[in-house]
Amino acid sequence: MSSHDDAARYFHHAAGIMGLSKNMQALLLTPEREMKVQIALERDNGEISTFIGYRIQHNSARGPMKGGLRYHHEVNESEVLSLATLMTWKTAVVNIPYGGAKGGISVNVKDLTQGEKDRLTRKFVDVIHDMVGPDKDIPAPDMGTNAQVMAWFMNQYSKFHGYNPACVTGKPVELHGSEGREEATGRGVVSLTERLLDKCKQNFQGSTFAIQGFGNVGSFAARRIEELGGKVVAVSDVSGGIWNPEGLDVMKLIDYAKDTGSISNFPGTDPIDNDALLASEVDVLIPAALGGVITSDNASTIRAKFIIEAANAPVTPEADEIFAHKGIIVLPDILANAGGVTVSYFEWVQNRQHFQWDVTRVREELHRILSDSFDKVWQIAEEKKISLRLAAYLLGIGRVGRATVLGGI
Ligand SMILES: NC(=O)C1=CN([C@@H]2O[C@H](COP(=O)(O)OP(=O)(O)OC[C@H]3O[C@@H](n4cnc5c(N)ncnc54)[C@H](O)[C@@H]3O)[C@@H](O)[C@H]2O)C=CC1
Ligand SMILES: O=C(O)CCC(=O)C(=O)O
Repeated sequence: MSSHDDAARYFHHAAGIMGLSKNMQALLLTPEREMKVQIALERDNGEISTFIGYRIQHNSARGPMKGGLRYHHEVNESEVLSLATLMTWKTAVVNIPYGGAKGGISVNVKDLTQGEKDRLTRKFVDVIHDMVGPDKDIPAPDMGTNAQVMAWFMNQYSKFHGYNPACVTGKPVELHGSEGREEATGRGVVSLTERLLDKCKQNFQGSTFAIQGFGNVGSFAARRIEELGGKVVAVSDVSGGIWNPEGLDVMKLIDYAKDTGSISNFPGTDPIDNDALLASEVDVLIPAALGGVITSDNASTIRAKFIIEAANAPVTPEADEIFAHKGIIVLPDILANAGGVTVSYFEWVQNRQHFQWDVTRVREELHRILSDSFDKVWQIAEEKKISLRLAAYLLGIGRVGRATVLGGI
């Protein structure tokens, strides 16, 4: 099964419950535009390397399309399409005025110098700039990209269209980025986890957590868990994992990872591999790296009571069914990690109003939107006796469907 088949399976299941006609299902699932472009890059040593870039614009019924830009060697058309589709439902679940898109370049960022990354980003903008922009499609950071990449994106876009910070979000705060965007996805993940645990009568304080991925999302989630009294006992990154049943000192680990480039060999911990991390005996498992890491092959090894999808699509539909039977609760990506795009929306609003919010306002508005969205999804799940994932899809697809019918085609 491809990534896109997986995303489509969740959609069809929800659309079936909603009684959507086959024609409406086809209209909502078919992407509006797919771009696949060649990016030729002159390397620092004078050689030419050729990369493939994608921007897939899935749906604009509710507003300009929105979604991250991923630099990773496994980026491919099916993955980008599935991620673009998820963005459409995600922006609808949190009810922000956007559609969904996603982009990426198939490249191993570790092989690029800073200068090469800058030029690669600009060459990508050169070929897609007419199809994106503040009222069309607004990129943001995802795996392998960050605020610096967004700054290059904005600078290059502005060369064609005039100075326009709202063309991209997740920029550095010094260059029209929003306070609180960098932490937003991880913080949002934890705020939703708190709410879920509360509903399920599980104390957050003292609960144990394992986190796969210690980049933007994983590290900010870990930091917030520690602040709120949870115990992070295992984390991993691409180089492997570490474990300490007494709990990790997250702030020290963040400094260590910054200094050494990885979490490996953090003093006072035992090494574990990524399979062992996923199978840790913890209350809450947070996959915060790649998609498709929990499948029917390893689902039976999972011992956590709750799985929080901080990453996009970490659990395959087959594994999802296994968890439903075992009573393991999954908080789905289109809600769990929506804090990032929500603060991206705040950034876009601030850029358009030329007015900067302080971090307190950002955090309060984020908390309000995520709490309301959680409550709506929870209520649908209770009423219809379905999983939180299906409930979130019902909410998201319903909003996109209504906008489509009202706006016409
Ligand atoms: N950055 C954002 O605001 C948002 C990100 N997400 C999703 O969260 C996930 C992580 O994104 P970021 O933290 O931004 O990426 P990042 O590039 O900052 O960090 C990725 C982390 O995953 C680790 N990793 C990579 N391959 C791995 C593997 N095979 N096993 C274990 N760890 C591995 C890396 O070492 C790194 O620690 C992605 O699925 C992304 O789509 C979702 C919503 C918003
Ligand atoms: O912040 C954004 O606009 C998009 C974030 C993103 O790519 C995601 O939620 O998967």
